[in-house]
Amino acid sequence: MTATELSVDGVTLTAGARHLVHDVSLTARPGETIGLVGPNGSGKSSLLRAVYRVLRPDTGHVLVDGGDAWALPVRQLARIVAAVAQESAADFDLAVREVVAMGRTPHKRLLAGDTPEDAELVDSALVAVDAVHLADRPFDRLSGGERQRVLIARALAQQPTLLVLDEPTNHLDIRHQLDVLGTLRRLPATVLLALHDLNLAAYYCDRLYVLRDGEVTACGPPADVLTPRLLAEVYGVAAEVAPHPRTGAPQVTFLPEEPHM
Ligand SMILES: Nc1ncnc2c1ncn2[C@@H]1O[C@H](COP(=O)(O)OP(=O)(O)OP(=O)(O)O)[C@@H](O)[C@H]1O
Repeated sequence: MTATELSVDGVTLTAGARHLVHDVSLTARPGETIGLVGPNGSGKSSLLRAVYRVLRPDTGHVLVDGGDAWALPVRQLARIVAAVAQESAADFDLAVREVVAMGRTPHKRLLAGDTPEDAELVDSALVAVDAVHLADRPFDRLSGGERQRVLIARALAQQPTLLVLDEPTNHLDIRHQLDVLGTLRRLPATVLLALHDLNLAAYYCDRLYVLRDGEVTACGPPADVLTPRLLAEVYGVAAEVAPHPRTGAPQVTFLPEEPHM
């Protein structure tokens, strides 16, 4: 599995007269883990949807390895890009293993059965998200966090060279948050993910893009981007930021206005 170079070039997305994202450019070099952060409604999900080809840009381009993602045949794009959306309409009447096996579809010929290699990739994806024990359970009876892990496993089984994830840690307990982000980080693929937890973003991402009102307001390595000034401007919160003594990653401590009782 190699990694894809992603280049979002001057993308504007609109819904009716409304700008969801305005003139956003972003690059992810092969193998980088890029975090999108920003307040609610700042355009993170919309931008990700343009990358995994659900929301067509009004202007600008999404390039994967130099080719226009919106011009590639769907099947070819699916061999490059896997997505985990924020709220998936995935009420599949399928067992967990079958849901994960759907990730293999872009690599198979029409109506071809599972090869031993497909089965192995499904198994290792289930291991990666700690879902082996769920393999035979109906997907639609899982908890929120279990479902999220299965959808991540499906994306892993797809063996993408670019993985796009919208809040992948949503619903996950802290152990699974760390495991999933660690797994994503170790993949040879390029990873673009939206995250709300700034400390996790600081630890796991090579670079961050901060969105505000649909525009990029800052980008760079977490230590350069996550400053008290930026956090005050973008989120309107007071915070201290210092490198963690053990991990070296910038650690944000929020300072709520109300004193702790
Ligand atoms: N189809 C749509 N029609 C109209 N407005 C939309 C549409 N989709 C999104 N929006 C609006 O566009 C803005 C950006 O939404 P988006 O979901 O991209 O934000 P986000 O940064 O992912 O937010 P969150 O952190 O809450 O997930 C929001 O104000 C949202 O209400």
